[in-house]
Amino acid sequence: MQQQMEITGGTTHAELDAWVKGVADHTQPEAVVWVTGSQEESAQINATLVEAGTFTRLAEDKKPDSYLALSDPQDVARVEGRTFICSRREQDAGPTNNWMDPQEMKDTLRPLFEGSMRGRTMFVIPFVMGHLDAEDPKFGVEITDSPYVVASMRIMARIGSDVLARMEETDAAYVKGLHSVGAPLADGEDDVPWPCNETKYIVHFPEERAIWSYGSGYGGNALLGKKCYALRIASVMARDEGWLAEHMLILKLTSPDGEVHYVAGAFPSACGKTNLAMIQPTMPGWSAELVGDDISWMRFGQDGRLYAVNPEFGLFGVAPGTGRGTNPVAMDTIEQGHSIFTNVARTPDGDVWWEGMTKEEPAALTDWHGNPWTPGSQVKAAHPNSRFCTPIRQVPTIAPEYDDPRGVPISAIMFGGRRKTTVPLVTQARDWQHGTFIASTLSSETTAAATGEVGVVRRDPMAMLPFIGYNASHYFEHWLALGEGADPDKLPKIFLVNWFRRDEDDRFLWPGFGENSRVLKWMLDRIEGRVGAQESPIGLLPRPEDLDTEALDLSEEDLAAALAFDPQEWEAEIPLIQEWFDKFGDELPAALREELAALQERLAGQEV
Ligand SMILES: Nc1nc2c(ncn2[C@@H]2O[C@H](COP(=O)(O)OP(=O)(O)OP(=O)(O)O)[C@@H](O)[C@H]2O)c(=O)[nH]1
Ligand SMILES: O=C([O-])CC(=O)C(=O)O
Ligand SMILES: [Mn+2]
Repeated sequence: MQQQMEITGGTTHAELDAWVKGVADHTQPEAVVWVTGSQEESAQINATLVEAGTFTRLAEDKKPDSYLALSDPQDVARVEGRTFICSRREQDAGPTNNWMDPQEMKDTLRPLFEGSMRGRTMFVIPFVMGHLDAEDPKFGVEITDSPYVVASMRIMARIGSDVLARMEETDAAYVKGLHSVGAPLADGEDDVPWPCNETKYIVHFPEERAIWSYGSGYGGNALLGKKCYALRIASVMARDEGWLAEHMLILKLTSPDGEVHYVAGAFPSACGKTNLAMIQPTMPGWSAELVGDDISWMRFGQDGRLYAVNPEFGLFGVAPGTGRGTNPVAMDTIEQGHSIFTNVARTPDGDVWWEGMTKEEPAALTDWHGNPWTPGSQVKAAHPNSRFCTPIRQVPTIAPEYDDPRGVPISAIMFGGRRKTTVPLVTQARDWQHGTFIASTLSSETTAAATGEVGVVRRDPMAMLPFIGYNASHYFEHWLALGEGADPDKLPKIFLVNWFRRDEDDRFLWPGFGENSRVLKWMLDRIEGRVGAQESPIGLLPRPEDLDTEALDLSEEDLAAALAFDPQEWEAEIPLIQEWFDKFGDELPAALREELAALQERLAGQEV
């Protein structure tokens, strides 16, 4: 039955060659294509996707060289319940991850992958996360039967022949990413625009540095360089090699005097990383440039400072809420085209639209289900987790350093989440250990970026809950140990922020977006010792007069309420933190329990 497989390309990397052949034997694709990354290849893949109905080409005068993809309505976000860390020992996955014995998992998955690529082309994508000229380049190869994944990976990572050539020269080790949408085609069977499978598995084998992803074609489930490699697998590499792989944006800030600082910021999915990375400061003379919007790999340099690189090459940003009023830089970025839009609405003239792009809703659209939509419609035109996928070089505010393999020295690290109450606009940690405590208890309301209920407060340590590839207790230990081994004067200062606090009427107290630059300025002034702060049980807080509020359109009451520390709200928070820490039992680092006890004591001391 099986015809001769057509193979385009190949490799002299013997071990890679053997792996690819083994996968092809098992998954039985019609053809194998080694992805080169060339323009012609890209044009061909896009044409295939248009023909298959996965892509609709947008109007050239609106979004040049750009496409709309509408996914299966069941395949719209990361699936945390189906995501596994299959370390050899269960204890090494820890209490925050789903675990299964690696052998058992492979026995479960092998039958699913058997013949899973029938009737499809298997693509082999060589890629590198970070720079090809890094001291220790981090290679990967993704095998996938999804041309949508190939088109997206081409934007999101440095891929193709140059990478493969370097891997061959050095016989490089690499992360093995295997992905199938799990929708084999029988002879003559028609394909659907978005093939996927109801059964989904997003599986990581950390010791083997391998990822097996089955059944989903969507974003973080399928573009394996991103969350699966650059966070889950890389966090394990980082633990072993003494660095950090974090869910953080990287931003360059220049003051009116020309003083430059780089800051990093961890916020859970759909909580403001991309927006902050593209911030347009509202204070005159300040400028901000983007280095990274989602992932930061950080290691100490020769000079004792912590250096960050953005391992990605593109942006996979949340579409809804992105508009000229909130994020003009993102709008200027996508306007240039060369982008893929997934699950947004289409305008009659071949452009895209989503909630929050414009104040006025267009009179008529095709919604993300492909149905006609009008402003009276009861459903959203775009899915809340719809995304734009765009080359990073198109960002008008890109800092040239984004492409420097050495990275940038970090002055401050922010942690933030979505909290309607309790968490003030900004708090400075006393030191690295206190900052690690704050980060380890970070909390946020859930969003549409993962399937499940939205708006529920959960602990999301370092904004890494779904992405720590090993035992979270050990991860906290790693954070503490890196701080202990460093020169305290050179360590980044740590801050907790919350742009999302609300009043009784559910209105945001703080205007956010560009105005967040005022908070950034306070942080830098703290670092440079130029501004005061008041002690509080939870950390150092600005007084209203410490913030630069020149020309800020905000009432004194709202500003005070945004900045306020409320002892009662924090009393209510303590049992939640305790419950969270209890999850880890004896494995929780003692330093974090001590920090909690100290916080309780300080809170108790407040009471009269
Ligand atoms: N109120 C308010 N909303 C914000 C602010 N910053 C971002 N948002 C909204 O939060 C949502 C998510 O923002 P993003 O910047 O895309 O979040 P992200 O952290 O990059 O999300 P992922 O890409 O999923 O990791 C968007 O709808 C934004 O409009 C802010 O300062 N204030
Ligand atoms: O991974 C994804 O699908 C999208 C993303 O960036 C996130 O959820 O944080
Ligand atoms: Mn983002």
